[in-house]
Amino acid sequence: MSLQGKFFKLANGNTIPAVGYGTGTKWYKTSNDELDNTLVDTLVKAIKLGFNHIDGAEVYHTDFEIGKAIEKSGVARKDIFITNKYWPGGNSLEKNNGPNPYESLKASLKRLNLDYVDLYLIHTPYITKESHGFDIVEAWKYLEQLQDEGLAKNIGVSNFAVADLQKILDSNPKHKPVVNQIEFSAYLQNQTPEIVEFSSKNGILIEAYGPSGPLTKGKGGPLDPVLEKLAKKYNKSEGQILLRWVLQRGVLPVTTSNKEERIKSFLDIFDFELDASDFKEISEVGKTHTVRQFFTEYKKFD
Ligand SMILES: NC(=O)C1=CN([C@@H]2O[C@H](COP(=O)(O)OP(=O)(O)OC[C@H]3O[C@@H](n4cnc5c(N)ncnc54)[C@H](OP(=O)(O)O)[C@@H]3O)[C@@H](O)[C@H]2O)C=CC1
Ligand SMILES: O=C1Nc2ccccc2C1=O
Repeated sequence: MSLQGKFFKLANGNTIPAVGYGTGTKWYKTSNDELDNTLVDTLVKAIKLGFNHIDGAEVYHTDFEIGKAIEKSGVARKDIFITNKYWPGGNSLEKNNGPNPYESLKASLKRLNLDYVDLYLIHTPYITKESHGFDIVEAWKYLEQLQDEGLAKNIGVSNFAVADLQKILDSNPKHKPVVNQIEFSAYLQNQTPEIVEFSSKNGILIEAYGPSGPLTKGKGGPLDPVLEKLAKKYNKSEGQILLRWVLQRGVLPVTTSNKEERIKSFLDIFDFELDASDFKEISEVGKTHTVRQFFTEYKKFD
């Protein structure tokens, strides 16, 4: 099933296709030197199957592949939603004395062979004046400039906690973040305390990476029998049940696969609805168990 017509509305009035295809995790590379032709071919296939939302990042080194795939797919630029992210560093502040977000996106756009991205995110909140030469609020101003110049249609953040978001919101920004991309699954319903509720209250759409966590790292947990039961009941796969649960939480799932059947199945989650008691069972059973795959330490730099 095509995702055409399946969108979330952002607080600024723009729309975003309701499921993203990720080029991190299993596709992640450490340099831009070699083209991953398998990724290009898989992306072309995914786009032709109906995926119209691709998640990239500077640190994935997949810009060339995404650009090539868009070109090869023959799909018009306006019909595909491309995300990219500025990489400040991971849980450590040792790294990155590199370009600022404005220069970083310009370099990514060259590699992507695009004039603009649809969404540009600050990948992590690990930014300080001492380590980067600019703080989180100043970093955000670079993103605002990118939006004002039309190089990013929408801007947002990733892996931000409440305190990180609050710094931007308190600065009386010209443009507020419209997305916070975080790890979110039935086994991780708040990456950091209160983040989902706070983001929603402030008009910030949560994007879920790692949405299939209960079937990957979390396999063997208390949701196993629940997912097996619901997959039978709705005649869907366990993975589709989990993605559907994410959607019904008002959260946008970003997933990935190198398998055509699985890619098709990701697009086939719009013709059914989990009923209230099944939705609640996943939420409640999921809450009894925590599985976190990324950024397992959260450091504060206040
Ligand atoms: N902002 C950030 O800091 C981060 C962003 N991301 C983004 O999110 C994207 C998706 O994240 P990811 O964690 O991969 O998403 P998912 O949790 O959806 O995991 C996808 C993986 O799960 C496997 N899988 C799916 N269903 C099953 C199943 N039933 N049984 C066994 N394995 C299964 C797939 O394997 P197979 O390929 O074999 O089908 C695939 O490799 C990334 O590519 C990246 O773009 C990710 C991490 C951090
Ligand atoms: O896809 C990703 N895989 C990662 C591993 C560590 C930190 C960030 C990420 C991603 O964004």
